[in-house]
Amino acid sequence: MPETLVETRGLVVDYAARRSLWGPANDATRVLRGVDLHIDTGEIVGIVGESGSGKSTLGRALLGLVPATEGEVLYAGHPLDAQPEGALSLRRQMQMIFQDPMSSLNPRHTIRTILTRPMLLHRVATSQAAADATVAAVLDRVGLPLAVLARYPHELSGGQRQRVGIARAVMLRPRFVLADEIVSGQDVSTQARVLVLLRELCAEIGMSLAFISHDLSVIRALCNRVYVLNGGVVVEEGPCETVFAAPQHAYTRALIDAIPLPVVGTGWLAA
Ligand SMILES: Nc1ncnc2c1ncn2[C@@H]1O[C@H](COP(=O)(O)OP(=O)(O)OP(=O)(O)O)[C@@H](O)[C@H]1O
Repeated sequence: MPETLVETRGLVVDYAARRSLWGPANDATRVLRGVDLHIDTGEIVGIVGESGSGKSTLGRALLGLVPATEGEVLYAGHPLDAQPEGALSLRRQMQMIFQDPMSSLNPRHTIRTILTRPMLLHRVATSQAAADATVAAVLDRVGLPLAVLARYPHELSGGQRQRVGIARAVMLRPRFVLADEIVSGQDVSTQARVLVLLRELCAEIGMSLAFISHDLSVIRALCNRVYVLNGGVVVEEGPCETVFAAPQHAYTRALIDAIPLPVVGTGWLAA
């Protein structure tokens, strides 16, 4: 029986409610309207929907970066703000990967400092030498040369920075990672390499991944299960094979019909 790692129950997010003394103005200001979602240990779950459907809000709420107006977010069976192991441990266990993490990589620090500091802070490594050794192994794993360690973020390409971001997330041995639109705008072969890397890392570390994308073909290539979000409501959920073979909701069918071309290498449109 798979163990649920991250879960939302009746999650409502209303940004207006945080600013107004009078609470939610009306239903129209609710960005998420009662979302029930669960992600099991080791599972790769896609969250798909058109622009403005609430995907990023849901992702940020899963990490506790956006407060629930109603409902709750549970991690390992406990509310996010009441974790038995404490907030610092939660920050290590829940990581985020960015499309181009330029804004999240400190421009004044070398890649070596950027990668080793969090390991020392979170005591994943107990000495600089141990942190350096792990960094070398993980850089190799994500396909970056050791030479990047002496460079600053602006001295890398966008693709290299993304791999640094992936390395930074996985070297903390997280249990849950959120990736929000990380392959959008990349060419198909770069996309495929990043998706293969993520899938392998999930299996190696046993981490769960929430993968947000507006692109159903990418979700299909990577994820075990998918949630389809429309107007802040989950209109369809299920294993990818089922949802893609027999979509139940008209909105899902419209998204599938809008897929322009098959993703090379996944073979899913070949039949
Ligand atoms: N911090 C915020 N304050 C107020 N409204 C917000 C905030 N963040 C997002 N919104 C609004 O919430 C709605 C959903 O936005 P969100 O970014 O979650 O959607 P999305 O599906 O991720 O869209 P996209 O694919 O374009 O990134 C939008 O109408 C957006 O304007």
